[in-house]
Amino acid sequence: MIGFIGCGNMANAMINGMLKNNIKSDDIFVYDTDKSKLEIMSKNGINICKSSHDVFKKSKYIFLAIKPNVYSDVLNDVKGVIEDGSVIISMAAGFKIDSIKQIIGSKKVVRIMPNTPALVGEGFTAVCFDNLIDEKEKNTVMSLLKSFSCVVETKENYINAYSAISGSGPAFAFIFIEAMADAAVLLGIPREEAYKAAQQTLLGSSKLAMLSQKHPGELKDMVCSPGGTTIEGVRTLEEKGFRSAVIECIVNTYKKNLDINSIR
Ligand SMILES: NC(=O)C1=CN([C@@H]2O[C@H](COP(=O)(O)OP(=O)(O)OC[C@H]3O[C@@H](n4cnc5c(N)ncnc54)[C@H](O)[C@@H]3O)[C@@H](O)[C@H]2O)C=CC1
Ligand SMILES: O=C(O)[C@@H]1CCC=N1
Repeated sequence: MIGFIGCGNMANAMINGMLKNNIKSDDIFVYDTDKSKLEIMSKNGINICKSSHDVFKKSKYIFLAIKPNVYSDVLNDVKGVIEDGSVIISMAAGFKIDSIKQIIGSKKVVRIMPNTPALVGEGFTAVCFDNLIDEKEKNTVMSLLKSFSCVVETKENYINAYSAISGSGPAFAFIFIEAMADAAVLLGIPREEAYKAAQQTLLGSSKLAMLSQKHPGELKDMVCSPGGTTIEGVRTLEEKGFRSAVIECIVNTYKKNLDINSIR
């Protein structure tokens, strides 16, 4: 049985993926303090629980899909009902497995860093397992995560970097899409057409990079004719510090994860 504490963006994304991959709504138990979120879940046939305690009692795999600022309160509240066999799956930015265990004791904890494209089955999730998790539990968690994302098992040390790159990354990609569309509108293209062009261009470029397995620089060179138009745009991006802006953005996002770690 699978449980969710919190039914917001990430829980919705994950549950949608699971339902599309043959996990039965009857096997999912959820709780949220916001009743309107529970009503939406109920309409999809998901079991609604009266409390977090109820979710823990009914499920083996429990996703903590709540914001980091309520993690400590929720963990303190449920620590008495967590069984030794329960597997707690945490996704909060900047919250270490050790910090969780300091509250709930020696229980099985998995740390994941998912992202919102999971909503359309195209998520990316970095995962690390603590050493109390056995092989069968690990396989079950991996297959749950694979129902909504591409999954990479990693060291916990890297989770903060993944948080910056793939966790926060969609926000940065959406700004790029918005900026490209704004430019298109400035050039007279209707707004709807502008978004379509920008979105498909990013989607197609990602797919080409993945499927061709060519270096991104080589793919960029394939678009730039000598003395042509694209190389003029590339020159402008370099002049405006585009690469450096992206690198600084990811590094500062990573540093913020470390800051949040240090205050917990
Ligand atoms: N949104 C994103 O792109 C990503 C989010 N995360 C992490 O996922 C977690 C969830 O984020 P979102 O789904 O975006 O948040 P959200 O705000 O959409 O959902 C959180 C839900 O928790 C509920 N809630 C608040 N207090 C509660 C309590 N005491 N008991 C039960 N439910 C409670 C809220 O009503 C809300 O429905 C966070 O820890 C975040 O850091 C990780 C990677 C990406
Ligand atoms: O900003 C946040 O708290 C989360 C972590 C990764 C993406 N969003």
